[in-house]
Amino acid sequence: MARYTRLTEPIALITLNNPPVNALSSAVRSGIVDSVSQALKDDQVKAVVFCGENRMFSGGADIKEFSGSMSGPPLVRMIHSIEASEKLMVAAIEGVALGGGLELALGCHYRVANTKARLGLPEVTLGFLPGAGGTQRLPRLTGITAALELITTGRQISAQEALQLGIVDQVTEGNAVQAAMELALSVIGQPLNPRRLSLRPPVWSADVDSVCEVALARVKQHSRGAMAPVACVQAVRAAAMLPYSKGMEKERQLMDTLFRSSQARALQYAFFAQRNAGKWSLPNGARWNNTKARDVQRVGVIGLGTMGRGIAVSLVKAGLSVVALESDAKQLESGKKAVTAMLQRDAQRRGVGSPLHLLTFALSFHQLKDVDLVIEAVFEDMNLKKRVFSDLCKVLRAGTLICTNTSGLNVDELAKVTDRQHLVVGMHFFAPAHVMKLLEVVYGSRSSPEAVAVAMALGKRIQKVCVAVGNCPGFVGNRMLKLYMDQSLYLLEEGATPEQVDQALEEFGFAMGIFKVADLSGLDVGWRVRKASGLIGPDIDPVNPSRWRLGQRYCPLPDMLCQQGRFGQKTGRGWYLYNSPGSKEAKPDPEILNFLEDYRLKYGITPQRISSQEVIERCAFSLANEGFRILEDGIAAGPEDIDVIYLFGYGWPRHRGGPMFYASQVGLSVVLEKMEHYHRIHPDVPSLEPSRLLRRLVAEGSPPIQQWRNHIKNLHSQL
Ligand SMILES: CCCCCCCC(=O)CC(=O)SCCNC(=O)CCNC(=O)[C@H](O)C(C)(C)COP(=O)(O)OP(=O)(O)OC[C@H]1O[C@@H](n2cnc3c(N)ncnc32)[C@H](O)[C@@H]1OP(=O)(O)O
Ligand SMILES: NC(=O)C1=CN([C@@H]2O[C@H](COP(=O)(O)OP(=O)(O)OC[C@H]3O[C@@H](n4cnc5c(N)ncnc54)[C@H](O)[C@@H]3O)[C@@H](O)[C@H]2O)C=CC1
Repeated sequence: MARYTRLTEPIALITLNNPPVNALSSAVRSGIVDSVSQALKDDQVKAVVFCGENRMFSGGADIKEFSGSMSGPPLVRMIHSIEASEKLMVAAIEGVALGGGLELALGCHYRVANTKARLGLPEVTLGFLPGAGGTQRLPRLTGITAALELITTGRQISAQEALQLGIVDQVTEGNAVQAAMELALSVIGQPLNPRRLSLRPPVWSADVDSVCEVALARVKQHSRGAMAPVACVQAVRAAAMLPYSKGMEKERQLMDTLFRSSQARALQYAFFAQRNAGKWSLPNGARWNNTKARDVQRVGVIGLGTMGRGIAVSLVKAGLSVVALESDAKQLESGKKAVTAMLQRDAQRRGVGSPLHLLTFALSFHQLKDVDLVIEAVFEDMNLKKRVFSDLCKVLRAGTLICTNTSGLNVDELAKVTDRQHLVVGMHFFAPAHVMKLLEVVYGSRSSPEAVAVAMALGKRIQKVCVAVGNCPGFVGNRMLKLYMDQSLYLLEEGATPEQVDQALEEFGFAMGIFKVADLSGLDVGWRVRKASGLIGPDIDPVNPSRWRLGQRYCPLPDMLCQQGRFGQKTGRGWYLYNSPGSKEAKPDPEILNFLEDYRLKYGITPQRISSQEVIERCAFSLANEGFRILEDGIAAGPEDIDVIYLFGYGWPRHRGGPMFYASQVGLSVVLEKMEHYHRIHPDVPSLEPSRLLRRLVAEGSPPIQQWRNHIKNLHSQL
């Protein structure tokens, strides 16, 4: 796991060998310790160069080991003895040096990096801090301000930036091992004490307190209840105030608190869930590793509205050529202006050439005849989409995929109007499509595994986090969102205010409460959908709208707001009040409070005091309960996929893992008990009834989330 090579020069090479990222597993650490001791014993060896197999230094500690009992040589001690060694130690960094990988390099006396290498301390994203001396050594190299920024954000930096910050001593365009050997030969014999970071005094300066205060305020604002960023500030502050050994004690204390915390478990779960989502599988057994995706070079985008614009930008940025089509010249012009401006701004920001040559704008379907794949993003109207799909079949080549960005319409029904049902899938992007990372790839009953593979590969190429999901109204994300929104509205009916619900959700960690999100997206969007689905029709009394529709409780509050022209931010009024149309700062609106009071009076509802706990339970547990139904229905392959969708598409706080992980942490029996309780109180809300799978998992002893897939398989086999 670490290879020792004695070179002809007085140098030994230690190669970390644990593909794919040379994580510092217990075996690798043992290998390093053995190799270092071999080098120290060999009198001919004057210097040691550390590198990684396959030109990849190290992705850090082996995260998989964190869930078990840790064995093997401790990283902290290992790095300390490397730094304390009487022989020269040099790190040759290629690929990445992250987390423990960078901490190992910081323990070396010199660091050389290839120009393409990336360095960083991303531990904060896993719920803890760089606990192998990173919080004490890095500030001693870069100063407090830069160290605070790097450690609290986990940002990865280029070799060039690392050179400017003093983290590496040399950057080479060539082979870093070669450069490290040359550097070693030039400095062998020079004193090592000045190179040992642990011997440097604390990096105190007069403004330390204010710098740390500013950093603390920033992380508290951004971290939404996450503990690790706050602890990172405290650890870095120790590097400014205390000698190294005392600073290390502080680092260890903070690490002990964080390491086994539920937040760290959630963040590590999210790390693997994100990677597992790419390993899709379909109910028919087709999988990511038994299905080939053919290459896509040219993509058609139909409709350059809110979504089409962002989709076109994402594709072009990834180097794909795009034919963007609109229904008339005016819309085309406005779409063209927007897409061009977005791409130019992005190119300017990144200091790269503008990729506009990859874009063609079109009004005729014939201009799509050579594309490999089409993404349709016209209005959410089944008949219109069907017309577009059948028109497309007249011009597209036989093998071209047709994808729809529908938010929840039936993909099978759309496929039926085409001559290629096997090549139709949903590619459900999230707004704004060039920013949001999530992509739901929706397979219909006739979609071929190849079509899914192509859509997943294309999504990955444009840097989306892709999740394959089955076809049902709203797919996974929006199907669950509906119940979450319903609960929030019922809470308003029962006595809560929008601010109160939003505050509880934001304290839980959501980036934005659900009513603020609704104002941002536009309340008219859902209103149109409800009209189209028959929930609102001419038979509904607009003054005293019924609270009972299609056989269950219905909340007409959002419809009543829309009737008043309150569409959210765009009209300056929605659930909140805004200074002007389009302004973003949401202020509580006394009119809404009066409106809610009148509403409750009109319907004879006695307002209740709603606690934050009830808000969270009804919203979060409803999400999870519907997630269980989605798993029962085979719409998502596993709980991790659902969690990834909520993390990347709906602002679920990452340090809570996702709604399914949250349910597993709270305890499935607690979730079941609460759902039973709320369903007893609200028997007119069928979605509050605990799902079959939840009951079954509780009956089977609430197995850990990693085992749910097996239980679901058993359930399916018995159906
Ligand atoms: C009291 C106890 C004291 C303990 C002290 C601990 C102190 C520490 O300082 C702790 C640490 O180092 S924590 C680890 C910090 N490192 C990271 O967060 C890097 C995580 N990895 C990445 O960013 C990307 O994988 C990377 C950029 C590296 C590569 O990205 P790619 O997109 O090329 O590839 P991925 O698909 O992400 O990954 C490929 C496969 O490798 C697995 N993997 C990645 N990093 C790992 C890691 N650090 N440990 C274990 N497995 C890891 C990844 O899951 C994927 O696996 P497969 O899906 O099975 O192929
Ligand atoms: N807006 C959102 O937040 C999200 C929307 N979606 C879905 O994306 C699709 C598009 O939504 P938006 O972009 O918001 O709508 P939009 O109203 O902003 O844009 C639709 C565009 O399609 C164009 N169009 C209509 N008929 C056309 C035709 N026959 N040929 C070419 N272009 C045509 C329109 O001129 C308009 O520019 C819908 O299916 C929607 O449900 C999906 C995820 C999020």
